[in-house]
Amino acid sequence: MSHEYQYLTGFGNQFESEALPGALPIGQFSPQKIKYDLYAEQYNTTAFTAPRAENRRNWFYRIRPSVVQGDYQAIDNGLLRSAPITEVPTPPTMLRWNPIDIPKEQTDFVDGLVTMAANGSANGQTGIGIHVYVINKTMTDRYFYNADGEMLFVPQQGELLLHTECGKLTIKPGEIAVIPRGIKFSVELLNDEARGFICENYGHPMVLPERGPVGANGYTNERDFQYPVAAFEDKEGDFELVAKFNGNLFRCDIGHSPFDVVAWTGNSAPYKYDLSRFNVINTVSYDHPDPSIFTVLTSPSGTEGVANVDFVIFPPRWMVAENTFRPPYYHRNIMSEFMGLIEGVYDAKEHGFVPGGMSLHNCMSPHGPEADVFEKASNAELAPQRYDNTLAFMFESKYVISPTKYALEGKERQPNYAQCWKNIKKYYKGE
Ligand SMILES: O=C(O)Cc1cc(O)ccc1O
Ligand SMILES: [Fe+2]
Repeated sequence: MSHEYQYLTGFGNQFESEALPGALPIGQFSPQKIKYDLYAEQYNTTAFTAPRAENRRNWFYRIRPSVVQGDYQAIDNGLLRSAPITEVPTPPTMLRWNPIDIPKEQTDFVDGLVTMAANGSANGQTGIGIHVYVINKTMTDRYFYNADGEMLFVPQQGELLLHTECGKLTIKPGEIAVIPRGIKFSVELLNDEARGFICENYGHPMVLPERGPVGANGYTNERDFQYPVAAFEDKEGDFELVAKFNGNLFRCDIGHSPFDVVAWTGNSAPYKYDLSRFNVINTVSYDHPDPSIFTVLTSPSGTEGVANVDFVIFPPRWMVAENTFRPPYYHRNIMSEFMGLIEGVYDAKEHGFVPGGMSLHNCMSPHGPEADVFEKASNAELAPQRYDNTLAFMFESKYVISPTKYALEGKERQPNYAQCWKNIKKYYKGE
């Protein structure tokens, strides 16, 4: 089943959209009365006083303001965790996981969140949470928002329809979406089941990385980011609103659908991006450039050039480097690297890193090509080669990434991961 929705385009634009003619006030945000007897509500994802270039906010024109809801009660967090992870010490061990199975029991998006790792502090608005969603049920009569951070969705299997306060957007493997902090949404399955990765960004909202001398075009192009148009429903019933707040889940009753926004304007709306539109720029001479050339989105940390988190992809591309060891180099890094595979094969790991699988190489922990890849790549004929059937990604962060107890002790962990480097031979024979 494929759905075509209408989208607005342009990363970070000041958009406006109305589902009924004249619902959006013109020339002011908060008139005494609004057409169709709507309520105005401001929603801020930066401080009021953030500089203009940084400032993010929407105005919603809705059937009821968000305050019309019940009291919150704590609910079970399931396998959802938040930073700081204190339940187990964080080892420097190189870690790898098989995909998490989609459950047999009916599991919707909220129940199907499994946290693999986190860093920084949800409360302090630094760092990230890294989750997998494994789901086989559409959220019915249930809505969700995350006060702890924006959520970057990286689908690996199954197409999703995200209903949000700003409208609807679909995402499938090969695409991503970002839902800003606090936006209410629900997840509808367009296939029987779905799996994907989520980077919950507690820090500065994602922006597009600079292009430097590359110029005015290339890498991610602003026009390829797609935002929903206003799409409201006027629905009443016994529903539930679930909030992730300060690391825990809470619920409250809500007697109406929160997707009652008839018009909105602003620059803090959900968006999607098709990763195949990424303009890949790489060497046409020699050596393996650093993977920062593949950054799609970055959350700055406040220190120039150092990310709270970078979202990096390893897309299909041509490899033409001459006199070069072409796979990723052997590596130790101050930044911590969490990777996942969406489809195909990753060039550093031809075995064991499978679609839906994940790995973690923390601050200063060594990693790089498995032994077989080294053998092959250091003897390969260096003709131009198309890397097809591959799409991996990395969440790279300045903060040490702490795996959860579930990640360390659960059945998906590959205890023998380090064996992939065991057969690296000594070739040196002295002078
Ligand atoms: O560790 C990894 O596989 C990610 C990575 C890829 C690459 O091409 C260069 C450096 C790097 O850390
Ligand atoms: Fe690396």
